[in-house]
Amino acid sequence: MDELRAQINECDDQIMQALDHRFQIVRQVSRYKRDHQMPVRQNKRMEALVARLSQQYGGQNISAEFVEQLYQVIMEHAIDLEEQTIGQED
Ligand SMILES: O=C(O)C(=O)C[C@]1(C(=O)O)C=C[C@@H](O)C=C1
Repeated sequence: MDELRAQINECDDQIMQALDHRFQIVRQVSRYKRDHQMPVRQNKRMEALVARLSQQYGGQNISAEFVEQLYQVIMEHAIDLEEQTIGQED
């Protein structure tokens, strides 16, 4: 049991490190959007991203609904960060 939980901790560390890295990139995206007068929210991109991930990772453990819910949370946080980043630098 301890070994299995250690493996779960390792997965969680990887998830959080990947998210932290993703949000650092999102901050760079927000600067690009500010400089090119692009809207923060890009609905088509968000739909395409969820479709790609559902297609690629959907299966026994991960449903399309799960991908949608998870990325709803991740992308709303990304949008908040972009708005904050743009707001701070204006
Ligand atoms: O691709 C972008 O334009 C982003 O800003 C990144 C991101 C995302 O988190 O993937 C965030 C907000 C947009 O609505 C679309 C996608």
